Amino acid sequence: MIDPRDRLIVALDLGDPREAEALVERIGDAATFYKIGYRLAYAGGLALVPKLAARGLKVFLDLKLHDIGNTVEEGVRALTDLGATFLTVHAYPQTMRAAVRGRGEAGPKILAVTVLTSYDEADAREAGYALPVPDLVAQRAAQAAQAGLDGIVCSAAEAASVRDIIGPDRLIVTPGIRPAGAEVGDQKRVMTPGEARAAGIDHVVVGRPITGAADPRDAAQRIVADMA
Ligand SMILES: O=C(O)c1cc(=O)[nH]c(=O)n1[C@@H]1O[C@H](COP(=O)(O)O)[C@@H](O)[C@H]1O
Repeated sequence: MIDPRDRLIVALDLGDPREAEALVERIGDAATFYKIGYRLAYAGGLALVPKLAARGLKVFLDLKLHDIGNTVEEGVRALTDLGATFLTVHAYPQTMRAAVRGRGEAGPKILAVTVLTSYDEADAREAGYALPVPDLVAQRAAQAAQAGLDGIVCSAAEAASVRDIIGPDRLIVTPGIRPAGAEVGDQKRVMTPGEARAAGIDHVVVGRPITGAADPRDAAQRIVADMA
């Protein structure tokens, strides 16, 4: 059985590694899994990956790589020894196949970002996609499974249909999570932690509802409790 705390990934979307470390201290044993995205990574946060890993915490390195195959493959290879548990790439077939080659045997699990949770139908159309968002997510999930990826990032609204596509062993990780009544901000495909859990997700990613809370530890505990 997975420890319910492991289902929560706290997004350390902060501009300074010292601030991020202080937040990890404040949250204490209420969370075990942290995400470093590019705001923090570009500010020196890559060095936090081995540091947090050495403390027994899991790290999701969210760099959302997407480039020509060779660049993605070598980029992923350069990250394999950092100690991250997850690494993201965008769900383009060429990119995903390159990431799997770069990861080799020992690298992090590679997750494919399907359609960003800040996108609704109008945003997808504006970006040139003719497919409805759930169909685009489904297509990309199938391609990710075929490319040998370890998991999918999508909204919890798509989790049940993605599960049917990727089977029980690959992971479903869902941002766009808001506790009931919380400010949604720029997220558009949103669910509560409890709804996401009921839809069959493996992990939720939560940033501002925790990083912006007066008591981040309490906010994390409430989210975990909602998924129990
Ligand atoms: O890959 C991600 O983590 C991601 C994918 C996605 O579709 N939507 C999404 O919000 N994210 C990330 O998840 C986090 C969500 O943060 P909050 O909206 O503050 O909870 C941010 O760090 C985003 O970069």
